[in-house]
Amino acid sequence: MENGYLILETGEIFPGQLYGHTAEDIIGEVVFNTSMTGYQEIMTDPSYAGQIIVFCYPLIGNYGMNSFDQESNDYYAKGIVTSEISEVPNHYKSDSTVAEILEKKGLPFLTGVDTRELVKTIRKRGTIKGIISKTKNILFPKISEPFYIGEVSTKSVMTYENDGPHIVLMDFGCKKSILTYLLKRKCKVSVVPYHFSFMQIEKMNPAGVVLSNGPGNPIALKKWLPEIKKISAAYPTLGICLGHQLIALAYGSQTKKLPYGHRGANHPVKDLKTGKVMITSQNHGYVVKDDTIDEKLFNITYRHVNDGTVEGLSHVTLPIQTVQFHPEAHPGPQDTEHIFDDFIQILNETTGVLSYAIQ
Ligand SMILES: NC(=O)CC[C@H](N)C(=O)O
Repeated sequence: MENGYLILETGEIFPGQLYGHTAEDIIGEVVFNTSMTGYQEIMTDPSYAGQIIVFCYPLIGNYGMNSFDQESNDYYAKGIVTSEISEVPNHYKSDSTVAEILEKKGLPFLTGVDTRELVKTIRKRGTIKGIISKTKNILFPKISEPFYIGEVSTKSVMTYENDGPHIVLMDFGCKKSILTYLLKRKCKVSVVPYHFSFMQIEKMNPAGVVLSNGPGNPIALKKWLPEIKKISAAYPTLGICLGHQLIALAYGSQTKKLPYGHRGANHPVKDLKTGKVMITSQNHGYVVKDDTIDEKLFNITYRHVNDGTVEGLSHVTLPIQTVQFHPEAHPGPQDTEHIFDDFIQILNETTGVLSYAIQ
């Protein structure tokens, strides 16, 4: 442990104690998550690739780490910032401390930080870049955003046999719980690389397609959008988070960056059909721009109660459903788990390849 700093692009400096891999300065987009629990799922969610995660809840690590709650096999965030990390976790499933895991994985973490002030600063400034460093006197380098989806997506097809309908799960950085929820519902699931084409998917003869969550700006996948449109026009499709944004972009809508994102486990979302409000798990920095949605193509199905942003879409004629929130939760409430059941019901009602709706 040594003294370290989080230096924001806008000049604010937050001191703390630095652990883990501290040989080099690390730079990333500084984002905050408001969940009180679920730190292991958050740290292993590939959608955080390249980001520095600030935990708002002041004590992280009190129930340790285990082998069950991983959302992927690795840690793709650039660094972790907390107020306090527990060194003496207590839980029957715990097999190590947060510090042991992060040190083993070479992930720097800064603790003892005034995270309350830091979050207030991010809310005021908007999402900004930061550097975790041993020194305060550093210059911000100009860096371009790497293509993280290429790093986090599977490199080969992985098939999980089962008795139910065959789903192709397009992996843009998929959380394990999406796969688990489909398997739990007896689906046979083939996880495929993010760049799989319509022709490659057609050969697999799926009953439906799920587009997963994933890191970065959805527009980074611009050149794949025509394929995504073709795939979603041919099979019942469910888009989750990045998957939702990609479907919207593929059909001509635009996305924009939120001031400081939605990351937490208590985001209220309203089902516009029933008027019912559900509490959802969220982790996104971008949203689909309201005024760019063609109402002849899509109905808005859900809206965020706090800021009114678009949280779900349903195609007017095709069996395409998308949600900006995470129905697989992990961490967070399971109010919206029915999204998977609804999708499977659509699969069972739709047989064969749909006739193309592409003009
Ligand atoms: N969890 C996700 O899929 C995030 C989507 C996208 N990277 C965003 O930040 O908006």
